[in-house]
Amino acid sequence: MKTDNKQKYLYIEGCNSISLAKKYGTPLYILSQRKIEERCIKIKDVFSNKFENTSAFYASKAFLTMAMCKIIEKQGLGLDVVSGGELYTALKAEFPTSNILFHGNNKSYEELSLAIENNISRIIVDNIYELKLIEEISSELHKKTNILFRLTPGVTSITHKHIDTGRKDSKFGIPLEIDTILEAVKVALDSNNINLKGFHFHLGSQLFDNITYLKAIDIVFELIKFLKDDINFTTEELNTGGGYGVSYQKKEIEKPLEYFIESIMERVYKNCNEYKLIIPKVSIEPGRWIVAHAGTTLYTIGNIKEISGIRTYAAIDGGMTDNPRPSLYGAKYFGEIANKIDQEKKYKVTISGKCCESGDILIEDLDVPKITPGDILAVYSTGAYNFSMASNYNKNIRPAVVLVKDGESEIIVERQSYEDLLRGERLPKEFKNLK
Ligand SMILES: Cc1ncc(COP(=O)(O)O)c(C=O)c1O
Ligand SMILES: N[C@@H](CCCC[NH3+])C(=O)O
Repeated sequence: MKTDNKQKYLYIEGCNSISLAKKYGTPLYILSQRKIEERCIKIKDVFSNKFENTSAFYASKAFLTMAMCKIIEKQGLGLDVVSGGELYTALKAEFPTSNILFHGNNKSYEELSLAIENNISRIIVDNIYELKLIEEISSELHKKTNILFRLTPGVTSITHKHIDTGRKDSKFGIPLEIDTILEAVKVALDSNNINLKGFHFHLGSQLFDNITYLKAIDIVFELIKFLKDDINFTTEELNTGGGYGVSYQKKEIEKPLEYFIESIMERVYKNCNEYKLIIPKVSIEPGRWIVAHAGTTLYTIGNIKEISGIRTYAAIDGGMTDNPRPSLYGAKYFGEIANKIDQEKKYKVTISGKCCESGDILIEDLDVPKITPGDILAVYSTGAYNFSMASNYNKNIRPAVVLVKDGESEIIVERQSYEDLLRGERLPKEFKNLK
């Protein structure tokens, strides 16, 4: 971010944020293409181009549009999708299906059929029920489907409880119990329509410590070794999930990507060496780390309410509908007044959303200059899990998404209209003729 000559306005990728707010309206999601590309390049430098037989996927649940598919494809990363809708978006964007992974803990028959018909690269199988569906569909379609099993390694990470997924008590994955896994592996190996390539784990999201990754790798390698010795099964692939944390506030310190990657790769090599196993192809699938910092959301400040001796609320024209993370996970964001970037921050305000919920608070105690209604608030690092988790609660419309690059801006998702809100609604017969 830089400011203009007068140091008055916030600029994002050479675009004046106030002009963007005027042109496209607020709330407005702004996405920097350059920042996404930089992160992809870093992944290639640190991981996929550095280590042999590796591949990186973008976890599209963090932010997915057809434009994003194109950006990711151009960078040569694969895509991880988690629903029929995400897969459909990727297919519509003509993302190469040979580079798509399909996740999910309860994929439907229709979703699996769409994936198998389109020859997507790997299905990450969450449970034996799903395995049987895949077998049935693959056999009907005369396909041989490549799969990995998602394992729950039983390690607990330091993060919000709702996004800690590797612990034993998790709705995701096959528990690391040898009988259950052996059964799953045998069903897969006995099938003519399934090709079991290996295993996957994902420990959680917004992680800042590599310890759980290392523990999980050791645990999974015990299994890999057991399967080699017991049934001579060779694990060709190991997907270690995503989860690398980002700092939402200036004072937090983000761990460099190398911190995770180097230790993950070292630990894989160490296990292979000790157990005399061939080194499997290692994959990663970060979402947040790629796109969070590429996003900024602009809001217009409306009512300012001072409660003497308690606090001042500044209400914005969005809130938990475009960014549910503070109310869901207590996430903390940082923001600035985009039209007063040069002014001294002498005041504290609490940024409140416009939803009918007391919990709809975006930022508590933000330092700001003197603010007035009409000021534009920029909230940073909103690229991940904001647009993708947006809702129409209170029949608020979803903001537009604008892509910025080299001083140019372009709409990639239109702002919803009130008409969009009613799309699909029908009046029952009884009321059809009412005016
Ligand atoms: C299976 C899987 N892979 C990858 C991710 C991406 O996580 P993150 O955005 O934290 O990198 C998630 C979400 O937590 C996930 O569930
Ligand atoms: N939605 C979560 C991340 C979930 C990741 C998917 N397992 C967040 O905003 O932090």
